[in-house]
Amino acid sequence: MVRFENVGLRYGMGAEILRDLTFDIAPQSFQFLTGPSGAGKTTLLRLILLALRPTRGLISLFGADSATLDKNALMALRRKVGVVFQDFRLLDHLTTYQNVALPLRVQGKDEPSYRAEVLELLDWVGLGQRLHVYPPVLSGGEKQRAAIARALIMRPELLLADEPTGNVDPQMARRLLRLFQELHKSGTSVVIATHDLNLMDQFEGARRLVLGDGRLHIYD
Ligand SMILES: Nc1ncnc2c1ncn2[C@@H]1O[C@H](COP(=O)(O)OP(=O)(O)OP(=O)(O)O)[C@@H](O)[C@H]1O
Repeated sequence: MVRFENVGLRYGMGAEILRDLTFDIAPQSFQFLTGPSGAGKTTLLRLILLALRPTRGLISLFGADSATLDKNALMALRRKVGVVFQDFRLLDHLTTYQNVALPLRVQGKDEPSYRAEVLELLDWVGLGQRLHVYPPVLSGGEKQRAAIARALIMRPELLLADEPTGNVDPQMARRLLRLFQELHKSGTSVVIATHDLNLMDQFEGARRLVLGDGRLHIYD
């Protein structure tokens, strides 16, 4: 699903942030991506999404070599990936409900065909009472949950989530982890970048990708 071979990344003329990364993300797998602040977790997620080009090495996404993809092919691949950004990236002029429904609307689907599904998902993430509120009025944790719902609504083949429980209390973090686990059981590969040791301990046996000093250590 994702393959990195000897990937290195530097920003501008700086030192290499990531060095010699070689790993796979298998279909229907679940992994945590962890490491100290500044280790390069967000950078690695951006590389997987092909939002950043590697300075060296090869990356393939769904079997396509990143170096040879044109813009249209890249857009088509990205549609199969759900992303929860650290800064949420909700649209402020759309309500919570409209933000979550947006990927479906963009696909040309009719509101009646997805309304129940969007409402159910928003209920699950605890936003059932916040449907008609605009993002500037939402708390950090509420924005985070809206961003998660938007990433999940398309049932992506691959989910990349950057600190998806960073702004919620432990109880909600457990609930969201259950949601990610259910998504995984239904066939999605999940990558969760997190510092949260408690969260990782709740899913013993999950693969851990640990970044440190520019290198990746994998614990299967
Ligand atoms: N656009 C950029 N230009 C230059 N340097 C950058 C850029 N983005 C990130 N960096 C640097 O790359 C390093 C890795 O950053 P990154 O955000 O990937 O780390 P992280 O592990 O996600 O950190 P955190 O856990 O604090 O979110 C940091 O030293 C950061 O300052």
